[in-house]
Amino acid sequence: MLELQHVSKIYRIGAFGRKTLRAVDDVSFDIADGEVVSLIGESGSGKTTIGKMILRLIGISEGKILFDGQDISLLKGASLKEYYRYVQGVFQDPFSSYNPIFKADRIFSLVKEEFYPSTSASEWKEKVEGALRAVGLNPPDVLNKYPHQLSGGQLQRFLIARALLLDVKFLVADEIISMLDASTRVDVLNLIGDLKARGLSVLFITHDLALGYYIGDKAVIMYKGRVVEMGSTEKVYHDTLHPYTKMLMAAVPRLDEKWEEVEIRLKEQVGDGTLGCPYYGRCPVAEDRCRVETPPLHRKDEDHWVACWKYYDEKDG
Ligand SMILES: Nc1ncnc2c1ncn2[C@@H]1O[C@H](COP(=O)(O)OP(=O)(O)OP(=O)(O)O)[C@@H](O)[C@H]1O
Repeated sequence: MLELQHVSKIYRIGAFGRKTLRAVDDVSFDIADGEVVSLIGESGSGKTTIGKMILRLIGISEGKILFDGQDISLLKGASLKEYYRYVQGVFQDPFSSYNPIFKADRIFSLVKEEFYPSTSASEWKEKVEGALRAVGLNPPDVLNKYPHQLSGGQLQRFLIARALLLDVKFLVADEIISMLDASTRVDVLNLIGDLKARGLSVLFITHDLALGYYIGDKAVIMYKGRVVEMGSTEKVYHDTLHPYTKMLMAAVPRLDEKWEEVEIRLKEQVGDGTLGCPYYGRCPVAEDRCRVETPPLHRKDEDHWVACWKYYDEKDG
């Protein structure tokens, strides 16, 4: 359904834009129909930038993103509008997607105006109510309210309901549950599971390894703009190869460990890592080669890829 081919995003930074930053660097992966892919990495690893490129909110510097085989950067006018019917995003802060002076359900009337102008008011009302029920909301409780009268979880579900009205096939869900409280988080997470059961594909962006496991069929682990490990969730989590993924696994809070102990371990590993392997400065098993040569992402097993010299065999090519 959606495929990233050697995608990079290069920003000009610093005074007069003289320096460049490869926020996303040569990233390739694909998401099949009805598949949930968790895109995992710490802050600044390039996850949101990938989501924004898929949603055409920012341009792609290098490489291509294909949706059903079509290069999305070539879409214009009617074909771009058609793309947005199928590909939608939901973001971390649900409040920022609403204009506080309008009622929250205005997001549905905008969809009607734009995509379904000829649908009758009564038929549209039924569609909206159906979509709200599909995301676990009771229409009379939530319609005709201003954003501040609804909770973060309800607003988040509104956005997902809006996506359902658009016949969405692919959803970019960027940290959608990090601002929700624990019980609402589980509900919204399970909702993603329901969407998958309806055949939707989801790119689930998170910095939380446990959430990525809970929801994902596949996991893509990013570090400083590059994919360091990816594959089926089972392989990445149970047969972890990359030292960065291993460190993330070890850093998942455990009930028998105090936060201070974890923090010390993380700080000791912080380094530069601008040359060669992006993880060189923090890697406990780095070799000389890692300092100067960037390891390619190579296939280690069915459904399992890693970018680490430690696992590289010349025959992997
Ligand atoms: N418009 C921009 N101009 C320059 N640099 C940018 C811009 N947008 C993002 N960046 C940089 O690109 C890198 C990747 O940012 P991105 O937001 O994609 O990371 P992230 O993994 O989503 O992090 P977070 O979880 O904190 O949102 C960061 O170093 C960020 O500072």
